[in-house]
Amino acid sequence: MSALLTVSQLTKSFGTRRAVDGVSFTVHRGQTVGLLGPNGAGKSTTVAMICGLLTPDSGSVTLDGESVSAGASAAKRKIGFVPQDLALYDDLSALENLKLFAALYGLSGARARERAQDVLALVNLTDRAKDKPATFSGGMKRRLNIAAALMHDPQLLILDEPTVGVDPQSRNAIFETLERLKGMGRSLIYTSHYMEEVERLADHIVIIDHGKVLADDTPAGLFRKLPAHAALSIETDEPVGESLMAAIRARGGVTDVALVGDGLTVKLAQSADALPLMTWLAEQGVKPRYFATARTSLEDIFLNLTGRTLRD
Ligand SMILES: Nc1ncnc2c1ncn2[C@@H]1O[C@H](COP(=O)(O)OP(=O)(O)OP(=O)(O)O)[C@@H](O)[C@H]1O
Repeated sequence: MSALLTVSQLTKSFGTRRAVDGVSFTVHRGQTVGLLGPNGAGKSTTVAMICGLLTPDSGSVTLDGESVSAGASAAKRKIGFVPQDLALYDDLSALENLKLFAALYGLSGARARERAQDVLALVNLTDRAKDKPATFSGGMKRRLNIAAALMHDPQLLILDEPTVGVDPQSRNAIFETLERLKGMGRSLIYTSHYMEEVERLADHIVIIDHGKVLADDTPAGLFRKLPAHAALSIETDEPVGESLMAAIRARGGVTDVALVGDGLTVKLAQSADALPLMTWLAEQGVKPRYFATARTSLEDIFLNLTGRTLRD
């Protein structure tokens, strides 16, 4: 895969606050990069600089080998940006809104109409083309916003927290649109503070906090860095004694064990260790009332990297 976007040592301060502090990462062609971090981490400031909407104090952004600067640049036209705040005109129909965006990029007439039909189909809003966004749900408005950002057929689509404030069904519809775009070979940057969203979409994850990159890896690579990959929770009728706890701790593949509520949680190096452990526990006379395994989440990864939870 060749590099489409190269972000190098971006820095931006607001007064004395350094919002972005030396951020570097690369987006390859066809890749979806998840920019993950808690509120205030510097994600919006970073993507605003990538789009050329904000001038960095230092550092550079190049797309297809060309610099993306705050002024007009050819590289900027290759980017579609879906901001956090909706940018739609309530008095115009969905189709008219799209034509307006087309005009901003010099598209008009039959070409603009054709393109509008294509993007409306992509976001599943074809049957609502003549309706005004005022009659749309929050999720539909966001999908129209995505359609608007796609009117000029950009190579890279950047979405800043596109699911904030939408219900789970609409969230799914947004994901289906983005998965379709991925299938078409488009490159995406997706910012979020929801690890499960980034995990579902991204080929590569950049974790950012306090304006700095904490990790830049594939989802599998991030999971590999963790001491445990899975957790087994077991509820028991009889309390688990100290000697049994010590025996569990001594077993291969167990990285941690703790008494929790009416049972215990065992952290395992691999999910495959769960079944032999359950069999062995049964042989020791442990009768589980309930048990469940959970995969390590990005929440755990963030905790492991920073010692803090994602949303504190
Ligand atoms: N225009 C501005 N003026 C002053 N401070 C700003 C400005 N924009 C952002 N900041 C500050 O910069 C830091 C990073 O903000 P940014 O919006 O980039 O974070 P974020 O990760 O996108 O968070 P969120 O998800 O809440 O938008 C925050 O401390 C924020 O208060």
